[in-house]
Amino acid sequence: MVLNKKDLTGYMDGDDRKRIRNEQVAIAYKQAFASIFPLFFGAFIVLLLFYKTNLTDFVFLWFSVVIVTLIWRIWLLTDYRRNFHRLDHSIWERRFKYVMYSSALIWGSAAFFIFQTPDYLHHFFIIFLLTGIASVASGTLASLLGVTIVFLSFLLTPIFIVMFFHGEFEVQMMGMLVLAFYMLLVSAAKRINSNIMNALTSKILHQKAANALALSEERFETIFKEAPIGIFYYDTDLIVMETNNEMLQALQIPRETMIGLDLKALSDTRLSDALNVSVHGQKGFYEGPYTSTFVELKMWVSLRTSPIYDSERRIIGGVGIVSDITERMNAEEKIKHQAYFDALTNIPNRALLKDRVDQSLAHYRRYGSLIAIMFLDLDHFKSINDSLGHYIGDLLLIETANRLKHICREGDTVARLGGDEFIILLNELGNDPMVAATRAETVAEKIHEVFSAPFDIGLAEPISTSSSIGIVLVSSKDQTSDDLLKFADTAMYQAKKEGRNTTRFYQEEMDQWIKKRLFLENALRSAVKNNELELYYQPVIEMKTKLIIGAEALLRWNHPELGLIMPDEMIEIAEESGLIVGIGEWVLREACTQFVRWRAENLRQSHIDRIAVNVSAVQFRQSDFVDKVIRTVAETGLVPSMLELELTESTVIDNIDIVIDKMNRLRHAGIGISMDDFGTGYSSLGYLKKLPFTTLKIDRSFVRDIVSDTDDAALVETILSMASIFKFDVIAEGVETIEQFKFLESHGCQYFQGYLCSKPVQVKHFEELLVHEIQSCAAQ
Ligand SMILES: Nc1nc2c(ncn2[C@@H]2O[C@@H]3COP(=O)(O)O[C@H]4[C@@H](O)[C@H](n5cnc6c(=O)[nH]c(N)nc65)O[C@@H]4COP(=O)(O)O[C@H]3[C@H]2O)c(=O)[nH]1
Repeated sequence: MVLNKKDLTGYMDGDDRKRIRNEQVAIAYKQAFASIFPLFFGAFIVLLLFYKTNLTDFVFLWFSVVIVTLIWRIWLLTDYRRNFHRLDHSIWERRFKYVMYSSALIWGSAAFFIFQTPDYLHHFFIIFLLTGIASVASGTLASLLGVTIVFLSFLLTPIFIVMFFHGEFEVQMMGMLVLAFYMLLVSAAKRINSNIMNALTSKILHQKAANALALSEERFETIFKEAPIGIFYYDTDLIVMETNNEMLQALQIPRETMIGLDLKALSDTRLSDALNVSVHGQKGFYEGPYTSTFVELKMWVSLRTSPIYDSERRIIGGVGIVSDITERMNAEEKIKHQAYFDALTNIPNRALLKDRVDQSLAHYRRYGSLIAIMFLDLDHFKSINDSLGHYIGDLLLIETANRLKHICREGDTVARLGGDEFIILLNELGNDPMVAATRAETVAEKIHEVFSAPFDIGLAEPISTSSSIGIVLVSSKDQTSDDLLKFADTAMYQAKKEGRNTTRFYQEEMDQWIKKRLFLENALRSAVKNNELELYYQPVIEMKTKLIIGAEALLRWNHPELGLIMPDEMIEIAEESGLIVGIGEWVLREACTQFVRWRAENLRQSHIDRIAVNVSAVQFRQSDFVDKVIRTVAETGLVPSMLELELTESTVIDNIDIVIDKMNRLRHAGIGISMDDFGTGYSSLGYLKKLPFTTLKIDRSFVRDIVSDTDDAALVETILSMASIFKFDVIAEGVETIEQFKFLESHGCQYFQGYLCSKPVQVKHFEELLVHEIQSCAAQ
């Protein structure tokens, strides 16, 4: 595309125009030097020619003025040469005009000599001299067109006028010729000026473009060098031509190694495709691991490549942009890991397990290869966690995961669902269900065996625990991972129910049992409203007097269809569903009311002064529990000291500070607190000291074999002596025989409950016990 002047000037700004004017002035000054000597010479000839004419004085004067203007000109030109940068171009231009216009006027005035002498030679010389000066000036001054035109006008107008008004036709014609010559010179000056302007404009624009290019190159260089991303160029043979510092730093290699490096020779060929496609005109991309050929370096990189073209669109190589994404990838890996692995034990979590079970099921559906799911739950984990702290609980879970991993084969999966629940997915158990079940059972046996060794997790005493395992074997192609997990859970639940440290295989009937649980939960929701709940009371006997001194309220549920339902069957369901809170409130109010009524009726020979009510951990954890108890006691009119709340060890061991506060507030209100089932948990002397109990209840499991088992006997003796030190009342539970009674009595036990005297009975029956002599039931 060819640009004309108009196009070019469109690219210019005020500064550019100023620079051009500067250049114009500079050209004019420069050219003006050259004509000094010819002018002086011309003026001297004029002086010589007219010296001996009648114009001598006039010529001398004229010559002197010419010399003065020439000196002025020399002085101005020299001054400009030295000081041009000190003043603005417009000042130099003005000064230049003054000199030139004066010079033109002086020289132009020479025209008045022409016809003062009759000598044609003189006439001819003057015409020749002036037109000569004019033609030289039209060239030398052309950079300043205005100055040129004025100069020519001042120079030639006088001679034209003189000749035109001379009178002789030939002279007039010559005058016209001078006019024509003037016009010719003006037009020549215009052309020259236009050429000069074009040249100057092009020069300025070229300089501008060159500056812009230099700037852009500098910027590009800076970006290239300082970019926080690795950049390198290579030719079509994949030889590295240039690279930036970031690249060298990322790859940890010196510049000398990188420049000239043959990328085809890299030992890690995973980048090859991305590099190669670029030199074939396509963009390349690689994201993944990279191992350095030169140093010990493994990293994750993201590489983008593009072809590089020359001005004729021929590919001359490629550019690669590399970023080190190791940190990002590590973070992503970590997030992925967190999503699929259990943070505590670092074994697969529920999500990954489900994925693996789904895969195994797909394999089973295709090839019939059986799989089994084992659901494992640690026995008594909650008590361990509560009594020894979460840190120890965590260590136990980690060690459990380790032991399980050691038992299982590589293709199997050990996962943690949460809490103390672990799942083992056994794969490739063969196609025969009997063989598969035997294999699964063998693994379960191994687990029980491995768990029989105590867990040494840095405590003074290693922890002993066991596990309950539920196993389900896939039996239908329709079964899903959720089904299998549910069935294994059910089987585990059954194992737990049937005595812990056992294994149960899932059977259809278990489903019935789960359904029954659900049914009971629903029925329990309306039990209070439908008056289906009832309290039974079991007497508490003083050993010394053998009199009934109190009662323990025990819950019964009279279900319209299922008949009498015992606490063991419903308390757990009530706790898990949260229904225990409402039920517990009902029990407390009912027991208090009943007890106040008995006291008011003043039944014959009755010495009862305490009513014991069981409190579930869920109920006790309610923040308004204490307030509710105090309010219920006040509303029913019970003397607070007659109420004894029965808490189990596991209830009090969690969040000990809050528990102590609640217990203190109850004690402050005068309410007694007994520790139920004492000896079954992990109570330590430390706890006993801290917690404001009034009574200890020895669990019936210790009382049962007290006479035959020396260990149990020793334990009960210890509890009794400890209780006397701490000044607790002690109630032995589950006393069924006179031997048990005697043992306890002889070792200082104060109170007991048990079938020896009475089972828990309905209100009426209890009243009979109080009224009749039966209250001294242990007298035999
Ligand atoms: N073999 C035998 N058993 C005896 C003997 N004497 C008493 N028992 C039974 O031992 C249990 C004593 O209650 P617990 O230890 O508080 O244990 C209670 C208590 O923890 C809980 N429970 C009962 N009622 C309530 C209640 O209203 N609220 C709460 N939260 N739990 C309750 O249910 C557990 C079981 O209650 P029950 O089935 O009534 O069983 C009662 C009672 O029937 C005996 O000589 N031999």
